[in-house]
Amino acid sequence: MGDDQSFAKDLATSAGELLLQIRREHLAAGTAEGKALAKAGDRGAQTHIAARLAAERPEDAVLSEEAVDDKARLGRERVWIIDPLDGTREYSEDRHDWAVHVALWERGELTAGAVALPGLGMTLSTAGEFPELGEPAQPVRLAVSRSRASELVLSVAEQIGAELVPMGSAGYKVSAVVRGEVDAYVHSGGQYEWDSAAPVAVAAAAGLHTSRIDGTPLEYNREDPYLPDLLVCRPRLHDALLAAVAG
Ligand SMILES: Nc1ncnc2c1ncn2[C@@H]1O[C@H](COP(=O)(O)O)[C@@H](OP(=O)(O)O)[C@H]1O
Ligand SMILES: [Mg+2]
Repeated sequence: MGDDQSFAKDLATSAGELLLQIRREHLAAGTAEGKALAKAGDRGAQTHIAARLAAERPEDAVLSEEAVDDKARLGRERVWIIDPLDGTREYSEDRHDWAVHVALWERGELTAGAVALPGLGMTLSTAGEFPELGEPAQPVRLAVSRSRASELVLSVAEQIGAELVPMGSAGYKVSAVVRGEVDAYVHSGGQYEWDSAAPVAVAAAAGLHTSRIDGTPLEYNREDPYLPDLLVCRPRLHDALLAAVAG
């Protein structure tokens, strides 16, 4: 059956390949306008991931953005936390900044995670090897939402004199920190466990700081999966960023 980390990576990668295929088909057929492609992508990736989990991890519970939330997961020891298509908007606009998130939560901890970045032809995973990041850039490069950067995040950027780097998808932004394209990602104003579980598992494996924006730990598989804020950064930036949030 293979280990969970390899399975997570394979699952995210296969869903990403399917999403690329769905998009190619819609573009070729001229049906990519409006919400049709976004809907087809969300549904196609969800169906694919749910089927593979049911076949290959039948004992485990699942929390997915695109499925009914079965609260039986609260009494279970192993829960897969899934965002079949993070950055749906960017996917449907034929951009490359979107992702597939697959995480495994076991008894309070994230123990496996994979973030497929099909637009870049790569999948980051907790089993991976990560680049040495060196010193943060000067000014610090801060990933922010393309479409809804919060006032708080804009204020943090101003306080530390950061350069804003707008991009779509929470997973893509966390991955940009892991890949060294930016130095930090600060988010507030709303998000759910599936938006950050897999990216945070990967970022932690890469040695990055991950927390809520008040510095407290991120917790997963809670009754209400709303998890509105997130800080992922190179370790030496976390004092300055937490102070800017508090300020
Ligand atoms: N204020 C908010 N409330 C709820 N979800 C939010 C949010 N801001 C961002 N998100 C979610 O986080 C992901 C990344 O958003 P963004 O690209 O703006 O940074 C998106 O996931 P989905 O694409 O899976 O819906 C989006 O829905
Ligand atoms: Mg999402």
